[in-house]
Amino acid sequence: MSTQSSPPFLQLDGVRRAYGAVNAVDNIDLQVVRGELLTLLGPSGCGKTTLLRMITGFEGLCSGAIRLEGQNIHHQPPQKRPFGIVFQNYALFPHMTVRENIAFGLRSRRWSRQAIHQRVAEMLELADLQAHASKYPSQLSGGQQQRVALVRALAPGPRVLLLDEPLSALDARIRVHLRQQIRQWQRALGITMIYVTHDQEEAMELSDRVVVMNRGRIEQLGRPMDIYRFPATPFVAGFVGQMNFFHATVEEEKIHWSGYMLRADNIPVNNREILAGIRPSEIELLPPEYAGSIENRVKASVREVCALGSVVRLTVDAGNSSSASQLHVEIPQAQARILAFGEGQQVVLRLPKEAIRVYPRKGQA
Ligand SMILES: Nc1ncnc2c1ncn2[C@@H]1O[C@H](COP(=O)(O)OP(=O)(O)OP(=O)(O)O)[C@@H](O)[C@H]1O
Repeated sequence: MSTQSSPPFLQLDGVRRAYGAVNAVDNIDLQVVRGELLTLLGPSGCGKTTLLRMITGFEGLCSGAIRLEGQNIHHQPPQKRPFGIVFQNYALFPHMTVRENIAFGLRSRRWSRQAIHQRVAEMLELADLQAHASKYPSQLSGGQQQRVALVRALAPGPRVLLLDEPLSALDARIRVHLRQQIRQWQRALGITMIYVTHDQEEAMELSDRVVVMNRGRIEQLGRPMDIYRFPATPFVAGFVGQMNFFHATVEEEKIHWSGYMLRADNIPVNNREILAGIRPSEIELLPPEYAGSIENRVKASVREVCALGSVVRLTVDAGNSSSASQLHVEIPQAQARILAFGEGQQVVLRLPKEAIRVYPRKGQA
């Protein structure tokens, strides 16, 4: 991937698309860096497919501009844009073999016989499909068909590969395997990819950068770990990973919540009413016998224990027992086994100050 100082490769300036009263894509500015894998992530209806279709040319712009290396391309029809596209439903030609499917786009671009032969062989090898080259799509599994669709789109060497939920029709195990392969191919070929998904785990694993969208707008753009650790808004915090939210007030630069006074970074002094958040995995469980004084120590009692696989989620009542003071805490399976939690058990928690996120309460700046 190029560095941040690279000139804009693909640039979207104030692009907007409305359907009647619905602003599907609402004045979005975005710069895609050459060689990166950028994911558009968001809930159903947030506008990610519309945005992708505007880039491909299948959807027109109400206003704004799309530029590839400084050249306006938003007036060009889709077939003139140097992009490859992969959809959720493999869209292979059923009457053509795997080899013919991959060669199709090269023939229509008038590549020579020899060049086609060589490129198809490379693509078959890349996707480990040599043994299936003479089969028809109906003779392949879903995962194999999608691998064909991916290398068919890669074969002509598009400047950008656009992928719209390419794995959502596949079962979970194949999805995980194939997304790792997509990442490997993207790195090996150095190709720029824009990837649409509503699956936050997929976005976190695949991407150089993630664009979190909501209601046609960008809520946050950043590297996966930064988005996870420093979600810019409560929407992002709740959509990317789990978050405990609690309403609180700020007094003397401390968060007052459920009888506790907590320290946190970046407390807004002029905002008495806040929404605070902390991820379940960031809350520390101190040894039960722990009695020392420590910052942001909270006593709680266990209400529910739920094994989620590699982690165990505790629902605890902190402070008084109203639901407003309930927290989820996630701890590794091994720690949970040693401590052998039961309902009603008293625990001591630490809410690390650097892990507490603070947002203005709705309606306040
Ligand atoms: N052709 C259309 N006519 C009218 N409204 C549309 C059209 N296409 C999209 N919309 C609306 O625009 C908004 C954004 O839709 P879009 O398909 O881009 O969202 P999405 O984030 O890709 O959702 P999903 O993950 O469900 O596909 C939605 O409110 C949708 O109903």
